[in-house]
Amino acid sequence: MFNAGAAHPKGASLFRPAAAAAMRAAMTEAAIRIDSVSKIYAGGKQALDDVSFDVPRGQIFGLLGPNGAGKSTLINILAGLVNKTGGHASIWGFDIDADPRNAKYSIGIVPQEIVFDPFFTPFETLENQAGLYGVPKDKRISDALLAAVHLTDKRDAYARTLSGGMKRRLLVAKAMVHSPPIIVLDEPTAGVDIELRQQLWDYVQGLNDRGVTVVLTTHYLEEAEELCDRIAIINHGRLIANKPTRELVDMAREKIVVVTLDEDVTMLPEHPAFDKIEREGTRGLAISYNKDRMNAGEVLAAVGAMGHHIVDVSTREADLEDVFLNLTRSAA
Ligand SMILES: Nc1ncnc2c1ncn2[C@@H]1O[C@H](COP(=O)(O)OP(=O)(O)OP(=O)(O)O)[C@@H](O)[C@H]1O
Repeated sequence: MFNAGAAHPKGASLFRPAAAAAMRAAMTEAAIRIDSVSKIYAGGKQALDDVSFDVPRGQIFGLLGPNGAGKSTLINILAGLVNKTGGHASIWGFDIDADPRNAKYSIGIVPQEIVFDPFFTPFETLENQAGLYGVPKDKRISDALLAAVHLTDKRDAYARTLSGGMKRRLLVAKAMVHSPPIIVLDEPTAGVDIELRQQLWDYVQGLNDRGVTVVLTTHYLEEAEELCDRIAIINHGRLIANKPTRELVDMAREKIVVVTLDEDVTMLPEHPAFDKIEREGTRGLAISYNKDRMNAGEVLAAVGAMGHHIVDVSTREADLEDVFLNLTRSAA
């Protein structure tokens, strides 16, 4: 089993000797630094507008945003596939313009689309990729990577015979052939069934446990909430949030209390302090309130004071989805 945390120093042989001092200096820096990055495409479309944030080392970092927000543009800039039109970016301390080679060796990118030559086997695919990165034959870890993504038994099968899930796992392995300290997964679970998604997340979590910094973009906010230490949100090319996940979720001011009454709800009760009140089934009321203005006890007291008898109570926390919608709507 490869150990990405330990593997990178070994992989340091891939780095030019002149970069050794820079590498030591880099050890204290962010895994990725995005500094006032802008991108205006040839046709005039501004995809990124003065975006700045750091991805701390050792974290799982979520990059979220609605379709067209600019996430892929940012990842493609880091991958060296798109040229930024303003600002600076560095990967593991290496400036992507001044030191593109070392920047590139410090990151593995798993693209959104599955692209393979169907006539290569998984083993050959990994060997070819390692060759592209100039990893010497005796330093290659193709078999260990195949084992890590549970594809050992498909080692010599043609890539075209793999299932969609297997192909995705092979893409993750492919991004790791040069043992980078950072891996970026662009929508890795889009269109992937729930069971496989869970397997992929377990694998990502395992990589991170072994020291790899992970950046992922996803549309599954629930998973971002569960997996990510920190989340940045981009909307219309601008950074609108960048916080530890817990703090971001806590930004949701709205809470919901669901009460069950001892009789059918015939009329929805009104109260000036409630934000919203909705029927749930025949006897239930879902009451939304702002947690800065009142607490659940006061909500229950208000319902009781209106002459209703409560027989059951539950509360619902707002989640990342609520915060995300609030932020992206208000910035629209
Ligand atoms: N090559 C290009 N030329 C012109 N405009 C582009 C190009 N690529 C992307 N854009 C535009 O830039 C904006 C940001 O696109 P980008 O693909 O970065 O968003 P995204 O957040 O990754 O979206 P998605 O989640 O749909 O992949 C969009 O308005 C898109 O249409």
